[in-house]
Amino acid sequence: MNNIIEVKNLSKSFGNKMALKNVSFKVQKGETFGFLGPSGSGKTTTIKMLTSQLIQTTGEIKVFDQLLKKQKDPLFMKRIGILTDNSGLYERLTVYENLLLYSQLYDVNQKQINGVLEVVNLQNDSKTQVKKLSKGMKQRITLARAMLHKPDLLFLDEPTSSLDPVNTKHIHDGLRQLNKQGTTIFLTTHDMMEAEHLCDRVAFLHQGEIKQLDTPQNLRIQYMDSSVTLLLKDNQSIVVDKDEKGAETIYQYMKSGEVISIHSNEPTLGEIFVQITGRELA
Ligand SMILES: Nc1ncnc2c1ncn2[C@@H]1O[C@H](COP(=O)(O)OP(=O)(O)OP(=O)(O)O)[C@@H](O)[C@H]1O
Repeated sequence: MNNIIEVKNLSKSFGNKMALKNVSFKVQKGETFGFLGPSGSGKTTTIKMLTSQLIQTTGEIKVFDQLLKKQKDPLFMKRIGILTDNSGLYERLTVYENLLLYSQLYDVNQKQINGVLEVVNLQNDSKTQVKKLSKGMKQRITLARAMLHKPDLLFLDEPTSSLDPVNTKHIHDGLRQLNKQGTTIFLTTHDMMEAEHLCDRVAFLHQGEIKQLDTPQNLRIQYMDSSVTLLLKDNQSIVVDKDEKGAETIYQYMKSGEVISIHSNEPTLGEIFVQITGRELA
């Protein structure tokens, strides 16, 4: 089984509103797959359908090579981890007690708890009641919980949206580590840097439709412009085309020893998204 997820012609309507329009894609075993789009583009709706929380209007979803059942299948639920807004944490219990409950439910050795708390940088807060924590800290506990049973497939809906840069880094490191250990990750985000850091392939979602799907590197090459930028010793930077005339210009500057650096003008994923859809991601 090379594909962990296979989605064919998936659509979802809420009354007259088409939240997702005829979307098809595959997620390969072992990859981190990014589903990128602005607010309202259909990311959460997709995750909910892929995790049996919402039934599609039309189309087919296969996860672990099997058509998704309408009722939640306990065996399926054990193989996946989900992180969404809806945290479902017990506010009166401590951080540790919350994870302990979950570890019992999922038959996980409780020795794993301290490890995941370290990954999300909450090792010093394990005895604190959840109700006393900030939104970002609660988000980190939910992530620790989703990682605890080392799922085969982890769904993350905007996993770092309320986190500062230090904690975002902790989460990114943790996700990379989990991915290396074999967990396939399906991640939604509108943070292009996050996608660049984590994802093997990304799908650009806009108004419920996939507009592009490829590796970040292939997308950058596809949308790269036909010029390079030279930084010169007098701090001047000049842009030249990648043609014969440009080559002559570069040669002359190189010959006179004025060039500090030359770099290709690759667009960021955010710039590519704007090019394709005409709108910003945030
Ligand atoms: N239960 C619902 N009833 C009616 N419309 C809904 C429902 N859930 C989602 N929608 C609509 O479907 C569209 C896609 O919503 P969705 O939550 O999937 O977007 P999103 O990309 O996850 O956005 P965000 O980044 O803000 O979470 C939106 O127009 C939303 O208003």
